[in-house]
Amino acid sequence: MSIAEELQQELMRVRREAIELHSADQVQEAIAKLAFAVTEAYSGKVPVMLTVMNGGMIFAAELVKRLDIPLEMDYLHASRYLGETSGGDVEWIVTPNASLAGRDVLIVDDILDVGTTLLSIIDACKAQGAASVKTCVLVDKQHDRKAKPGLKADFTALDAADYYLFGMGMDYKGFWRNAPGIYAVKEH
Ligand SMILES: O=P(O)(O)OC[C@H]1O[C@H](OP(=O)(O)OP(=O)(O)O)[C@H](O)[C@@H]1O
Ligand code: HPA
Repeated sequence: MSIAEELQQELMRVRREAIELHSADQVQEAIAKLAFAVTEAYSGKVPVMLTVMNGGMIFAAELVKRLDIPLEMDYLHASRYLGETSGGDVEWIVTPNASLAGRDVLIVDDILDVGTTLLSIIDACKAQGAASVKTCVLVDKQHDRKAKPGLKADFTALDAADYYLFGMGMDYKGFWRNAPGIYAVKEH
């Protein structure tokens, strides 16, 4: 069997055996609820929303169309998993284009796991002179390995148990970001 075929079979098995933690409908409902809170928090402001690529893109797209405020969209690409299921140092692949000095910055990402990625991005935004920096994630993974004890995002749509997750932007080995709910990889 060629490597590509083996990988394809693994990807199909992972999807088939996955445990659904939040259905596609539950995810959409949670995002809609979160959007009210974000809209309220930024009422009267003109924030810049920074999507963390690649994982944040699907959540950001779902969230932004429900935010009833004038906002600017930009993105950055920081990665520390690089297609693996355990993380290393944060690598900056693309920095934001917008000038963040004096701006209210909302960082949007798919998952707060250990939190190393978000902390590094917060530091970079503050170093650029952002007026305020808030974080917004689709999922907060529940465990006691956070980079700082009690670390939380300012806005969180859903919690998830301590599994390796995929779907709604989160990848398994670079694949299945397109799955519409939130799924846990079943371990063997
Ligand atoms: O809280 P942490 O433990 O730091 O992990 C969270 C980060 O890990 C994932 O990114 P990844 O490095 O996989 O890059 P990707 O978005 O391109 O998949 C995810 O999208 C978050 O940005
Ligand atoms: O559980 C996860 N799934 C996908 N990407 C991730 N990045 C950090 N944790 C995860």
